[in-house]
Parts: sequence; C-alpha cells; structure tokens
Amino acid sequence: MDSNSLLPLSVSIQLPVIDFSDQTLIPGTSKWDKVKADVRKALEDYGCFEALFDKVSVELDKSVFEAMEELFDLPVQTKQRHVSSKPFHGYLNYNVCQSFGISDANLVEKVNEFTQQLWPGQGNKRISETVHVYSKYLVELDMMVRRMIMESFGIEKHIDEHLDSTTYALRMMKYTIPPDDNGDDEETKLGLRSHADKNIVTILHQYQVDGLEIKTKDEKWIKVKPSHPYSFIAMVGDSLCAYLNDRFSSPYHRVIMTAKKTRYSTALFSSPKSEVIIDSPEELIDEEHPRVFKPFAYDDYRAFYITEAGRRTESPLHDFCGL
Ligand SMILES: O=C(O)CCC(=O)C(=O)O
Ligand SMILES: [Fe+2]
Repeated sequence: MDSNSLLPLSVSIQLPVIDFSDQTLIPGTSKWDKVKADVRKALEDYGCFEALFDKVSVELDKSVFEAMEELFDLPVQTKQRHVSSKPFHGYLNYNVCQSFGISDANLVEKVNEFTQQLWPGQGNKRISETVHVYSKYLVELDMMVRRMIMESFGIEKHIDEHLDSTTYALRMMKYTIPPDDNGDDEETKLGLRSHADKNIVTILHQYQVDGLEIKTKDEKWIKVKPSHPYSFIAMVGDSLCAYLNDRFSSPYHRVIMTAKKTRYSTALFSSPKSEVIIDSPEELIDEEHPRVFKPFAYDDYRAFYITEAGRRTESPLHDFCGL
C-alpha cells in the first residue's frame, strides 16, 4: 500500500556503504569484482545503496550548492522561463518543493540553453560549468554502477548498447520548511510523496539536511543517514527492473521535512531514450525466470504513470506491462 497518508514511524538504519572513490577501480580487477558483488547484494536487498565518490570534490559540491541558492533565489517569473515539454523537467513548484529539471545536463550546450532561459542573452557561464561538470562526474558513477550490474548478471555483451540507450537529466530541488503543524499532523511534513522512480538509475545527493526515507522490502521506512556529507544514494528505477526481468525492485522513497531547515538536493536520472524499447535480454529469461514484462517504450510508461490509474496503483510497472 502506498502509505502517504499514514506516514508510519520510521527507523534510522544505515544503507550499505560502497566506496567508488578509488582511482584503481577499473573493470577486470579484483577490486572491481568485489565492489560489483557488493552492488548486486545491496540492490537485491534494498534497491539502493550509499556510494562514496570523491570525483565530486568538496569545492565542486559547494559550487553546486551555491548555484542552487542563486537559482532558487531568482524571481518566480524568471524561474518559470525554464520550460520543458517533458514531464517533470523545467521549473516546478509543488507544495514545499521547487525544482529545476535540466535535460541532457551532461551536454554543455544543453546546460547553456538552461542558463540562457534564465539570463537571456548572456546565460551564466559559472553556473553552466558547475552544473555540467557535476553532471558529467555523476554520469561516470551511474555508468560504473550499470556496468557492474550487467556484468553481475553475465550480460556483458549488452553493456555498450545499454549504456548508449539512455539520456541523463539533472534535477535540483529546494524544499522549504513546511508550515507549523500543531505537533501531530505528520502529513504536513511531507516534502515529496512516496514514489518509486520510473527511470533506469537515480543518483541522489542531499545537502546537510536529512529527509530522504526509503521503504524496505518488509515495509519499514528507513531514514537515510548518509555516513559522509559528500556521499550519494544510488537507486534503481522501474525501467531497469523491467530490463532485468524483475531481478531487482525499485524502492519506494519520500522526503519528510522534520529538521525545520530548508533542504537542497540533487538527482541525476538516467532514462531510456524515446526510441528505445525496453526488453529483457534473452539471457535473463529461462524456466526459473519466465518473462515478467511486455516490451515497452519509456514515454508510454511515463504517460501511463501520470494518469489517474497510474498514480493510484501500488505497482504501476506491473499494471502497465506485466504479463
Ligand atoms: O530530494 C530527494 O532527496 C529525493 C528526490 C526524489 O526522490 C526524486 O526527485 O525522484
Ligand atoms: Fe525519486
């Protein structure tokens, strides 16, 4: 059940912490294989894990934070100039959460288009560079994780095609402090409602202020307490679960604003390109693992998700394309 309205008590436990910082972490090494086994186990157990990744330096992290402060401080009419035809991209403002969703944030010209929308004529070179470099590093992390996942299932021959089948978007989010709630109305602390991501992999990062919660397989909400201020949460989305013939489940997660502090976060999403049909490789289909989903296009799945039926169901993926 999607328990938005009930907000049961959550517990603090540590997600598995996996270190991607090592420069010698390269495919084919024993270190790589060890990390790969940890990734597989964590994703089977939780659908997500905490990643340490020092390519994003303390300075870069600070620049991203400052860029977000500057962007969200712009007048609302300016922020609304960032528009997109894609759902959940562009500038959004819903309840306590505002967000900028930048398509193809790993491509410098696309980030420039974003800052040109906000500062017509001149753009903002500093913010463009910050967003672009940050996104490029997070893409590296996403690619390592996906490569490891595919190797762990013995589907190496599909890696290049799979990595090439996605695009990347960066979402920057600001959650303001919810209005006072008379103490017992938990629902007013909801920053982002419970959902599972629809894409391939999401790399989340929160700035100092906690709030992310993840639902475990036994239906307990875990408050995510990163072990390190610069770590990331890597999480699988429905499209990857479908591609892997249901070997992983995408975790339900939400944001609860209990800290009474403004919260900033970022999310890098890898998502299937529009023309790609998501279809499990035949290596993952056998007697023990019969085919679970019909092949589908991501855009059609997203279109289903924003319908009333898609929003209401607890298992949109199964309802949309389950066999
Ligand atoms: O702000 C966060 O930590 C979570 C964001 C999220 O789950 C999303 O954008 O899909
Ligand atoms: Fe999410």
